[in-house]
Amino acid sequence: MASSASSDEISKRKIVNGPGDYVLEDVPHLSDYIPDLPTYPNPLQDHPAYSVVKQYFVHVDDSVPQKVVVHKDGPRGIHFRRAGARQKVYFQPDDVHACIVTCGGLCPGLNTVVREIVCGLYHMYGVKKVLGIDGGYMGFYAKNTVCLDPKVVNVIHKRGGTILGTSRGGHDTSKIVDSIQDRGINQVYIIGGDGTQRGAALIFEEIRRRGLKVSVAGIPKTIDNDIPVIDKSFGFDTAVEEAQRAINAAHVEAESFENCIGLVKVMGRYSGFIAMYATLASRDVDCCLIPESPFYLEGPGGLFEYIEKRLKEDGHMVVVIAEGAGQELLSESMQSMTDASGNKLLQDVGLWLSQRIKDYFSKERKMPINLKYIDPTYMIRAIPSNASDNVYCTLLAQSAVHGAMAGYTGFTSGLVNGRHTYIPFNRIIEKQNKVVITDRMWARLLSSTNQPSFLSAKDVEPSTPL
Ligand SMILES: Nc1ncnc2c1ncn2[C@@H]1O[C@H](COP(=O)(O)OP(=O)(O)OP(=O)(O)O)[C@@H](O)[C@H]1O
Ligand SMILES: O=P(O)(O)OC[C@H]1O[C@](O)(CO)[C@@H](O)[C@@H]1O
Ligand SMILES: [Mg+2]
Repeated sequence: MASSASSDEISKRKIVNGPGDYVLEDVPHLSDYIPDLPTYPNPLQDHPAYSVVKQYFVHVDDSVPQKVVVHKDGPRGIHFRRAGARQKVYFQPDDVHACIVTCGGLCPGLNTVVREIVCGLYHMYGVKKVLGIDGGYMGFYAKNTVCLDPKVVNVIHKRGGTILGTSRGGHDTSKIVDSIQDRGINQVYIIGGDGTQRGAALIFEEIRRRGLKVSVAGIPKTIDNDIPVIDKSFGFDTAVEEAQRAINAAHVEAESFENCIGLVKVMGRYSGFIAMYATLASRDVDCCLIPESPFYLEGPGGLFEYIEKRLKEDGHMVVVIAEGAGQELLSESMQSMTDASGNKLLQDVGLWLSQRIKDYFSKERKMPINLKYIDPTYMIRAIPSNASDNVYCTLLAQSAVHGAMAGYTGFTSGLVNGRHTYIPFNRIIEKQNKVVITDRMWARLLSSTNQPSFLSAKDVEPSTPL
């Protein structure tokens, strides 16, 4: 395969073209900017568990296609480097000084990833120096660190949250890289969402500019599933499962009272995946509202009309709303306020909607209703990960360790079409993953709830009073 990347673009995009319009969006490697780096045989070749595996080491030319559905005569398209152990490593175990940091909001599975990075480094590669950075990015320069070993992390996967602590804001690239350099750290594992991966890309750039032999590996964390390219983020399944409990409760309440609406608010700042999947899984939901699909309340085709119809037909209904839905309908007082990381601060759309529904039915329709509002937002993300997420976290962590040991850097470890890959930071941070309301999945949801599609009021026939 001939590389078409020019050297000054190496940190931005490392594109390799091949026959049949094959494109590899490759990740940076320490040898891109440090010449004559020595390599060592991978210690896993003598490991009793792995040495018996046929073809345990990933071939250097293995890659994973971004799209698995292709037209017969179409191009082979974009590929990512396949994750996994390499025959040669660029670090000797005794020379490795790794650190792990967790940033952004909580997500089920954070502790599992931390555990498996530590155990992977120890048990697979014999690395003994692993540091936990306390409290997110700012912990690099403003807080203490903690020494991590398999004993310290042994049972942490059974706990929610992150034993390292986390934070928003406080990303100061040069202070962070100074701290990495001063401490002699040469592998940095950064677990976090889209904002965190943006910060990780800056750290990588600065490390490369300084010519340091330091691998920077990202592990994507987002309960909202808003990171692009990857199949789904760890903890997402756990979150959807937990959301079911709230939806079940809302349904039980709604069924038990006359004209009762169970309203559940779930997380999802810009992306409504939790709401959509929880709705699809539950089958008890009559209406799902997400940030990507604008809705309106009054008039034909509006939410109030639909609620009245459901109550008249069934005597109850369940509504699931993602926290970022309908924000444009709420007052503009907080529209420009942001958190420490620059994320838009949201108003409580669940409380607002509850009040609007109550007012409408009591004042305008003179129709007595019951409304039970359930807000399980933090309960959904503060729990430990379920069994399948635990396995997923383990593989993500091990992939990151293999990648860093093999000298790759500036990458995020991610699942693409069911295979583990190394994805360059630029692909992870260039946009957010969102529910596409013209895709099949949203159509499935609409057909399962029978809710209106909430095309804008002006697209609907001129209004006639209810
Ligand atoms: N554009 C950016 N450049 C550098 N650092 C950033 C950037 N955006 C966010 N960060 C840093 O990344 C960390 C986490 O960011 P943020 O609070 O947005 O959470 P996140 O990683 O997106 O996770 P989530 O949104 O899923 O909770 C913060 O310390 C923040 O300062
Ligand atoms: O209250 P915090 O910690 O800022 O977290 C809330 C945000 O975190 C997220 O779960 C993303 O991690 C968003 O859905 C939500 O808006
Ligand atoms: Mg984010």
